[in-house]
Amino acid sequence: MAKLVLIRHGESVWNQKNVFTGWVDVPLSSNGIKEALNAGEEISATEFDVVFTSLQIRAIETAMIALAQNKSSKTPTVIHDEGKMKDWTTIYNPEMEKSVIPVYRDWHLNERYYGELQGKNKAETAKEYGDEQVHQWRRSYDCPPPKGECLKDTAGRTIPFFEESIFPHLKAGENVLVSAHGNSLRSIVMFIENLTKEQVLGLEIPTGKPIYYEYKNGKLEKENK
Ligand SMILES: O=C(O)[C@H](O)COP(=O)(O)O
Repeated sequence: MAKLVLIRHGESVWNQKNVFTGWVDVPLSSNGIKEALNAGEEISATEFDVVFTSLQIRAIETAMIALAQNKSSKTPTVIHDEGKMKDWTTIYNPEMEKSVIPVYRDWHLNERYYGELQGKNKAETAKEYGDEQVHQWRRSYDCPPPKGECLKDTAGRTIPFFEESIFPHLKAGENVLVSAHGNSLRSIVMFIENLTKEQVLGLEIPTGKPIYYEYKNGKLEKENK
């Protein structure tokens, strides 16, 4: 039975300051590092076969910090797709490939692009435009923030990636870890759990808390821990 664990990165420096982040590449705060360590302890018994992250450092840091405590004897290793750059595994000894957990980074898992809101304080933006407008920008399915993506747009890139690149690993019986973002994960959870537009309005994904699914009988089922 394959396992899928989704994790939103730990608190970032801008989460702490309540600033819209989107595609700005902000690292974890010290609290976010602690959250990643705690999440790592929680998932330490699951031996992952493959890891996916966005291209953003907060998601990559979270996956790597969490995996540092993994009981698996394998080493998480970023797979470079530049072609020209050989992996450290194959340069030294091709056999070493067997002792790594491949970590694939892909822009399709990036946070929702927040357009003109990126870099603005969330509370101040709510004062300027009103709570309801900002709530729509932050949580609705199809109301995009100025020059940014709505959740539907984000789903347009995350779901094909999930279906084409992640799902085949689960079908093959592999345990998969996905480290991504509040909204890129909201779109994936919406898809897996078949949520409606109304239900997704209330869906919040906290930082650094793993979400568990099991792939059985051709379906992903949520595991409540
Ligand atoms: O991009 C951001 O600012 C956050 O990671 C998610 O923001 P949200 O809670 O406003 O969706």
